[in-house]
Amino acid sequence: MQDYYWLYMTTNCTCFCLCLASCRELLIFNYCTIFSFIENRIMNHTDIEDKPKQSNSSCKNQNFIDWDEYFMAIAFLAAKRSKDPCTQVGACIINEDKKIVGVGYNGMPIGCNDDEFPWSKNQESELDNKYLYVCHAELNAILNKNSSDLKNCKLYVGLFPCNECAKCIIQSGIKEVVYLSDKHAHKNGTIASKRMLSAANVKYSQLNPKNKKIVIDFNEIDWDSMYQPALSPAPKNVS
Ligand SMILES: Nc1ccn([C@H]2C[C@H](O)[C@@H](COP(=O)(O)O)O2)c(=O)n1
Repeated sequence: MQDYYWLYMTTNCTCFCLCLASCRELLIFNYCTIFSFIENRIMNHTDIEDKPKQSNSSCKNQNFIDWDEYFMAIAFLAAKRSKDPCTQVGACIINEDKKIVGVGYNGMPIGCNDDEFPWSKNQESELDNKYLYVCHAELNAILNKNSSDLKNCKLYVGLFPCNECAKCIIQSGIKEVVYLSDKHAHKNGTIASKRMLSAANVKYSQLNPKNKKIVIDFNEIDWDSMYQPALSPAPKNVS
């Protein structure tokens, strides 16, 4: 009789524990689902809003960058070409169809060897000062344009344009400037620049990108498949 009692008790306890465990798992599962749903909503907030109502959105890559981030990233990539040891700036100009029409970075003018011209800024000799020689990223992007003009174009740049660049921006017909850093906001050059841009109705705004970091990873490519010899065309059946 006692044996039956113990068997009965142990079976009951085991069942109870199993029930508790599966309830807990269910709860954990539900929490995970809810959290990943919320995370998804936050991460893809704008994409969700941008999505056409009837698209088969489950097939679409949700991890794409938006236009502003894309053009600013191109400006940043261009900056990587700069030889300035202190500050590398890039600029990217797009037209009204979101086509890139000019890219540039700060550097020495053509023909002025960047191994010979000075990159320092605090030399005793005033002539050995980079500021006298360097072309700013915005100026280079404007001069590198591949379209007949820059009317109504938009310029993306890492640092707010100086007063000299503001003049070029205005004269070129660019109508909007998107910048990332305004670290020289307190300087007269920047104050004058803003004064001129506003007077000339050139809009300017600071970009606050969703993605603080965009990584370009050449390893994303399948290198093995790169080196496979191209298949030669199948021979035609000649009768
Ligand atoms: N909007 C700007 C601002 C600056 N630059 C260039 C000019 C110099 O090469 C460098 C600034 O040097 P730093 O004073 O930081 O030693 O950045 C530009 O291209 N565009």
